[in-house]
Amino acid sequence: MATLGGHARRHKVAVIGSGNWGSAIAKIVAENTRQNPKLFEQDVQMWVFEEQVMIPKESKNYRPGSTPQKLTDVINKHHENVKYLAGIDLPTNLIANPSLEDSVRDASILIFNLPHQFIAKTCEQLRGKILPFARGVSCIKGVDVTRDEVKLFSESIGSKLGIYCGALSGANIANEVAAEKWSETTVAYDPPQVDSRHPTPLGSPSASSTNLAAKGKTSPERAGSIKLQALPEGYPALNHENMKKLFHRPYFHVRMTTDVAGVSLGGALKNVVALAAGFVDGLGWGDNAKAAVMRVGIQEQVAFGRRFFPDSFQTATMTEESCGVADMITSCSGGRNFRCAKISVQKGLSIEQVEKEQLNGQKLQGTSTAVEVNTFLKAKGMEQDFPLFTAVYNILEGNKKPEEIPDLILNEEDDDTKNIKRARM
Ligand SMILES: NC(=O)c1ccc[n+]([C@@H]2O[C@H](COP(=O)([O-])OP(=O)(O)OC[C@H]3O[C@@H](n4cnc5c(N)ncnc54)[C@H](O)[C@@H]3O)[C@@H](O)[C@H]2O)c1
Ligand SMILES: O=P(O)(O)OC[C@H](O)CO
Repeated sequence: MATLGGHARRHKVAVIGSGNWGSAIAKIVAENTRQNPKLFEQDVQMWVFEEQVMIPKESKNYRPGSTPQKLTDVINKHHENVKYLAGIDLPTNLIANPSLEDSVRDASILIFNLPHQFIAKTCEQLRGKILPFARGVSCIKGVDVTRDEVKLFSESIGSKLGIYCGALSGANIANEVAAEKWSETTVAYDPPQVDSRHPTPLGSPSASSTNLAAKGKTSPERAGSIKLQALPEGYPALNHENMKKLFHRPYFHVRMTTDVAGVSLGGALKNVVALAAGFVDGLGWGDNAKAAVMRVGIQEQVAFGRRFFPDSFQTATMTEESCGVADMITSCSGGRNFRCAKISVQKGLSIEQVEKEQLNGQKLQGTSTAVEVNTFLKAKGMEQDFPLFTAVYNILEGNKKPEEIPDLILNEEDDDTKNIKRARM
């Protein structure tokens, strides 16, 4: 068999989602598959939740008198996602596909990039339709809460589909990344070694497998019954070097890590904090107030990771990587959660109303994450241990006012003595 740079096969990549960030990441990935033809098939499929759109006047593809068209047709004809990433040229090897099943056919790398509320249903539809040895990367910023259990979306996707799934998150406002303004991101990828002494024949569903929990990658409860299948012979290894080649661009610098929990929680929880930053900014309280909210927010992120993901979460990820403090700063400066919370206070509107009026179909993630995190903390009897997360929830519910944030997060016990003790730990 002819080999491609020593490999009989190349990875086929599918992006599941085509919103603001979904389209920006799909652009990056398609640029990189083109640039690395020995590793990846050039064409990238992007699943689009189909809808009818009008090409807006601001688009260079606008024609007077045009009628509503399918979003997939517009993307494939004009190479622009006119609804969710208007004004950005998409690579011609990025193919918009309205069929979820067809978009993932034969894909060995699945990139999940949807608002988190749509993941469960999407995974249900994908079950049994993907390659059993596929690997995933979740770009989703949210956590998956069911009653008193909290999971990372990488874990939920992994256990629902029986695959390994890593995570990508960083200080990445999609429009800036898509415009190729420089930024950094963090990719967490740490699959257990799979026994390759019995390689899987290509096309055969029977594969050597290993158990994530047995390999110490996560606790048995979290791993569920995932049996990881080996990548069949012939495919390029999916190690950090090759994963980086899929995402790194001159304008999008990737740092690789193994801390999937840190990367995922940084992205999910900062959305709740960004709402609080928007509330205090909407009151006209200035940068010092925003910085105070961020300080407490980072503390609560770290406490959440240590308490609920003790086997894997690394505090340093929050302080040293783009997915931590850097994303907190960017999100509390210009993110959608921040902006909508600010407008809601300034105009006295509900945040849902602002989301509808301002975002043209894009979805806030902080509002539902605040409720989900609160559901979990309440079930654990731990609301008072996370006063900022709890305050945001209560403001959203109308139980408290943004003006009360300083008092709500003032912890009388958190005095200097306690801080000194913490520093010595
Ligand atoms: N936008 C950003 O700047 C940004 C940056 C980094 C990370 N993220 C994260 O990326 C994830 C995806 O966000 P996004 O910005 O791409 O989405 P978005 O906010 O643009 O949401 C719109 C998308 O949701 C889809 N959608 C609507 N109804 C649906 C349904 N019923 N089923 C499936 N899909 C449906 C739409 O088709 C569209 O693709 C989120 O978790 C977000 O927090 C966003
Ligand atoms: O616009 P937001 O608030 O969803 O945040 C966007 C990105 O997550 C910033 O990194």
